[in-house]
Amino acid sequence: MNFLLIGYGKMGQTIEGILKERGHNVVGIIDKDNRSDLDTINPSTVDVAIEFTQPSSAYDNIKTCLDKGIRIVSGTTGWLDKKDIIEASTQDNNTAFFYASNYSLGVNIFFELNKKLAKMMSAFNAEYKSSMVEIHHTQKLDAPSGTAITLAEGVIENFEGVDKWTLQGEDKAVDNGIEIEAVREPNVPGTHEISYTSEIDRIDIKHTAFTRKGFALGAVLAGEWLHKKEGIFGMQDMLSL
Ligand SMILES: NC(=O)C1=CN([C@@H]2O[C@H](COP(=O)(O)OP(=O)(O)OC[C@H]3O[C@@H](n4cnc5c(N)ncnc54)[C@H](OP(=O)(O)O)[C@@H]3O)[C@@H](O)[C@H]2O)C=CC1
Ligand SMILES: O=C(O)C1=N[C@H](C(=O)O)C[C@H](O)C1
Repeated sequence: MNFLLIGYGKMGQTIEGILKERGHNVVGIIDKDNRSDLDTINPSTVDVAIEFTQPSSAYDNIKTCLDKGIRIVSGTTGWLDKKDIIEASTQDNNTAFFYASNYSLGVNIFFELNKKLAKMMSAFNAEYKSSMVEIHHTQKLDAPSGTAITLAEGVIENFEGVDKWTLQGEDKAVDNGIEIEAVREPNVPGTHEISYTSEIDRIDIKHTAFTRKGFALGAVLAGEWLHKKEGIFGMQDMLSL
């Protein structure tokens, strides 16, 4: 297949390696310094674009692809306030958009485990308080991570009595909220831990990424899966978990 890479940082470069290992063609690489090339690209040369850039540029990159009818997989976090417009644009242009806050298989299994544990803990919500810690590398631009927000949504949907998340250091902790602590340390690909704490004990579940390869492989698999499809998709559509 012919892939267009948008964003050639840590993720873009890891994805390029996996695309080549799997026998795909990289027909173009768009980064900050040649971004204008995306406006003039011939859509017939691209089967699927994969976009990992930054919160301030994702919307514009995705919208440009969709308006050209290019199917696109995006993993950029921190821009989802505009996701509704992107979904409408996908439909208006009869094309395809795939989004996940985290493309790794392990994290997607962890998302399901998180929802199950939250449901189980609901019966004990008077005793246990939920909280979360996410740890990422120091170059990360957004906090909390997109994965942490998805995990918090899983708690909110399933743990009775919690209906919002708050970010430690920015928001005031509240009884009806799950507090997220965002820690930044050198070279950490991504760690997420959810805890339920009572006066006498604590239950923790934790996912630790050792490398970015899991995220990159998941994005490539999503791109292969998206080929010739139309519509709005996420990991639940691709994986049977
Ligand atoms: N969903 C998932 O599974 C995962 C999501 N992510 C997310 O993906 C995003 C990228 O992560 P990562 O690769 O580590 O970040 P990097 O900062 O390493 O790479 C981002 C790249 O995008 C480039 N860029 C900036 N602006 C534009 C633009 N307007 N058009 C095209 N390219 C641009 C940057 O160029 P320059 O350096 O010149 O600014 C840089 O090369 C982040 O939002 C991160 O949270 C990361 C891992 C997994
Ligand atoms: O910026 C990163 O590196 C990562 N971002 C994603 C997020 O915000 O959840 C996924 C992963 O944790 C790595």
